[in-house]
Amino acid sequence: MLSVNGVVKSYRTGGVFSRERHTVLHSISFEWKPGERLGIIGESGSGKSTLGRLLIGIEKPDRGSVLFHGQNIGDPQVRRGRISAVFQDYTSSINPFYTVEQALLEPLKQQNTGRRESLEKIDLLLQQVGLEPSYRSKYPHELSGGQAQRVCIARAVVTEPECIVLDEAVSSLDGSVQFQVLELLQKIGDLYGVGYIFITHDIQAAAYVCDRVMFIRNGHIVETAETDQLKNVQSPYARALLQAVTP
Ligand SMILES: Nc1ncnc2c1ncn2[C@@H]1O[C@H](COP(=O)(O)OP(=O)(O)OP(=O)(O)O)[C@@H](O)[C@H]1O
Repeated sequence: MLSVNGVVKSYRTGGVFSRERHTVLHSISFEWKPGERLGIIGESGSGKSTLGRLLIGIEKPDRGSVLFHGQNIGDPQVRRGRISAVFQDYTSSINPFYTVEQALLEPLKQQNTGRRESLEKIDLLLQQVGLEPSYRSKYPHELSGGQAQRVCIARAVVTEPECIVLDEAVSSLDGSVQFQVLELLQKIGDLYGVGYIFITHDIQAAAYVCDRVMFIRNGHIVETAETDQLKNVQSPYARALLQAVTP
């Protein structure tokens, strides 16, 4: 269980000595339950990525808390191996000096998994994400966008976390590759029982992957709906986003 309780986040505006702050998230509260695939949808600048960084504990809220099974997600011990992330920019997400195998071994080393077990896991995982065994020795610059994002997904799942936070994970990919990666997420979710928090501006991608979606606007949650009830959303914002993609 991940619980977000009255989270407020602001950033300084103006120069280093400025006292002015811009509030990006206003008292955000919600819960994510294990196994759930929750979408967070919003337009550019709505605060989605900021929320994503708070959810994986790499930024701290000004007020409120993000708790993973009751413990502060900001503590690396609490999140290690249990929550992971996939970002939009797959090229800079993988260390350019690491082969695919090294990139996948790294999180396993942090968990003190033995080398033989790790290599067996990597073999299976590469197969599951649709990459030939020969990809083990490839460097990021030798991969296409779709292949690199498959490696990022494999790396996010290798420690068998409870939750993967995906921030615009398919947005930089071409149409058909986007769809393949969305299908892969479905498959990996089913195989590993891992839950997702899928952050995106793309309501169709969210509806494809998620059971429930939350609409965020100007740092406020405006509505939450089960995916199969999306056509019944009430708020003008959610309706407008939905109408933009339905004929
Ligand atoms: N580190 C930061 N310092 C200052 N301002 C920031 C920082 N991160 C985000 N912001 C500001 O917070 C607001 C929300 O940004 P955020 O990236 O969270 O939105 P978003 O919904 O993910 O948008 P996009 O999809 O365009 O990335 C923006 O006005 C942005 O300029």
